[in-house]
Amino acid sequence: MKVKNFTTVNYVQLSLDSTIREALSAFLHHQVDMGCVTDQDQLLGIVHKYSIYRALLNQSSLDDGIEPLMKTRVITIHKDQTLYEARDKMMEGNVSQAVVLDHQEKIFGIMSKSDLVTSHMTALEHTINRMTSLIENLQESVISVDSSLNVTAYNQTALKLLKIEKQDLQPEHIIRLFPELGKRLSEAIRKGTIIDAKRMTIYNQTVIASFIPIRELNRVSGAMVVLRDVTSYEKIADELETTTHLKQLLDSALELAYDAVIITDNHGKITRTNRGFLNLYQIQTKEEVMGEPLSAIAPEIHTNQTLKNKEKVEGELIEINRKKCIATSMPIYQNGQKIGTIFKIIFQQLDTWRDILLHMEKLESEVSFYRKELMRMSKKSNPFTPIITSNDQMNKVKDEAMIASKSFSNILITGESGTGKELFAEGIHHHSGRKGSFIKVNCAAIPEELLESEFFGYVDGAFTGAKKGGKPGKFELAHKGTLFLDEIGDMPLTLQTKLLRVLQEQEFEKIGATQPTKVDVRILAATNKDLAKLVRNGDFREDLFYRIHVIRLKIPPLREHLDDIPLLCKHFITKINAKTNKTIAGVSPDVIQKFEQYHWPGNIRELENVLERAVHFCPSNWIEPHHLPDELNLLEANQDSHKKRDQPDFDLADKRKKSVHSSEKQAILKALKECGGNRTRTAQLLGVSRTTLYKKLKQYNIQQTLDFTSLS
Ligand SMILES: Nc1ncnc2c1ncn2[C@@H]1O[C@H](COP(=O)(O)OP(=O)(O)OP(=O)(O)O)[C@@H](O)[C@H]1O
Repeated sequence: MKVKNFTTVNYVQLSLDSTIREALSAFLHHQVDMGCVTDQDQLLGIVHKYSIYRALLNQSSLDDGIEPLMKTRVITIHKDQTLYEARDKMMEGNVSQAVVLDHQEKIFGIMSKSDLVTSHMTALEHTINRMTSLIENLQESVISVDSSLNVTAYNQTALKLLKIEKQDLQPEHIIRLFPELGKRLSEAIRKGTIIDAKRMTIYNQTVIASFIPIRELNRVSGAMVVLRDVTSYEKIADELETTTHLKQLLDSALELAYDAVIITDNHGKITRTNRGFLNLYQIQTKEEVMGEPLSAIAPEIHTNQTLKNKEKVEGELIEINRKKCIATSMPIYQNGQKIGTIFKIIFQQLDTWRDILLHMEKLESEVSFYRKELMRMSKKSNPFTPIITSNDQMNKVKDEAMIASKSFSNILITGESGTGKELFAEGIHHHSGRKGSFIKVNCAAIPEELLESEFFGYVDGAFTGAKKGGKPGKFELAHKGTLFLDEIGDMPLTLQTKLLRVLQEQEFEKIGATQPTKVDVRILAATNKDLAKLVRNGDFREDLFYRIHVIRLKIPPLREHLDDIPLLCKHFITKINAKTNKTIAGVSPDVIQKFEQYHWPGNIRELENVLERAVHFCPSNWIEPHHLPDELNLLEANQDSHKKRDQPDFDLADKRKKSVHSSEKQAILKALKECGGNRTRTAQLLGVSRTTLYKKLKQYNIQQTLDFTSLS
């Protein structure tokens, strides 16, 4: 505040010629106590009313000049000086008025003590206004009281916080409603020192209260309290604490996880990970990967696709550092917005799981061994147990076989090669309760010439070279038991006639015998050929067909009960393990998948062979696709195979033919050896004419000059 704002510009101007009268009348007129004597606007001095009073008392006349009364040592102040400077100067000069000059040292006006007071009052008022608006606009609540706790100032925030009205600002009211406030304010007044900030609760709001004494003229005249509402800060602090806690919890959880866990933002950059991940990638510290794109650190994890996914992606099989891993990813959402992705890579458990599975498999195979032993020992074994299946169709055939086994009827079992016809036949025999043996004859493997002697046997001396004491035929061996005629479709017509006779008459004649032999034999026949068609073509006797076709069991090919594959694999691996002393745990899911895609022309026998071969080639615990033969691995092969599915198996027929021929040749060579190379006796032994024998010798390229005695 400047002097010029409070200067009285309406001052009395006198000259050296002015009289006392003129001066007094000007004073009266302007109601001032003094006048400035000037000469050409320059201040010469001042004349004060008291100097005039003193002169008049000393007999001066009103018409005397004022010059002798003029005071030339005048206290002047500059119009741009502050009020404080003016005050100091006037106090220093001990004057109640000072002349205010402008820049040209001309008189601007007079500053009196009353001007000073007015100016200070105005300044004070300004200050009070500023203070009031400051307090009013403070976010804190402020209440000031005098020494009797009467409220002297407050702001609206305080009324709001304390939930009171202006009229409630009474000392009793404050003490009653807020005793803590009253107590502390009194304390601040009594001690005259600031009381340490206190945390208080006012209507569920947490406040920090500061109590400050108010001093006036070196004595404490009251106190004020400043209340800062920190509820929201406390909430934030609580949240921060919870967040920190959660962060620590998450970190510990991540570290505890046995798997590798990585959290990325929406750009695929790593924001969090754990030791499992660092171990998997042989990285030393987390700092090396934080903020880096996951795709750069772990290219095996399919981040690109996964980051776009809005759903959980489960169980993707990947390989990291030659370790098989299962990758799972899940998007992270916050308020409906995707904010990142969490990846979990299971790698350590896989080994553990495998070990556990292996252990379980071992235990299972032990259990199955003991179970079998128990069944065998208690003679309660179900003869159909070896037929492993969980397939409805197969179980139906099993049930039919079980029922059929108790009847006396002959049974024809049909089905492709390797489907388990013999297994069924054995089951039927054992379940039938027949006391005699189960005798199997493969009609396709015995040369036509030998069939008769094989079936009916011969008596001592039946023909030259015949075994001493004769030889029992299969019929005789199967007496009171079961004769299983495998590949009956390949039985020559001549023998079919003889067989029919036996079936009709229950008796037959051994070669060279004069008496018939009575037998009680149950016939089970099997074929993979269409017998009805053979009948139509005249290759199979119709009457025999009906004799053996009393009950028919049709066994489905493996490709029609692929659901049995896992069970069969388990069964065969246990069997092969026991046979080979290996500890293969099982086959991998990939292998099962391949098995389920293959068409299995050789049926269950082929599956068993494939597994046996795989077990040999498998150095680890699990059979993987690369342990399988090429045909199961090549897609093309599979496709081809699918194409072939409905076509007749020419290959197999060819193989079978070759096998028949080879057996026939072996039988002829054996007979030739037994007869010392004698063709006639050999023909007799084989039950064929000499012509047929020669034809066969030619067909199989058997040297006539060969030394048959040296044949083994
Ligand atoms: N359901 C099955 N459960 C367990 N093993 C089976 C099953 N079916 C077949 N096998 C096995 O498969 C192999 C072939 O079976 P089997 O000899 O009974 O077939 P097949 O139909 O008589 O064959 P083929 O017509 O060539 O004589 C055998 O080792 C047998 O034990």
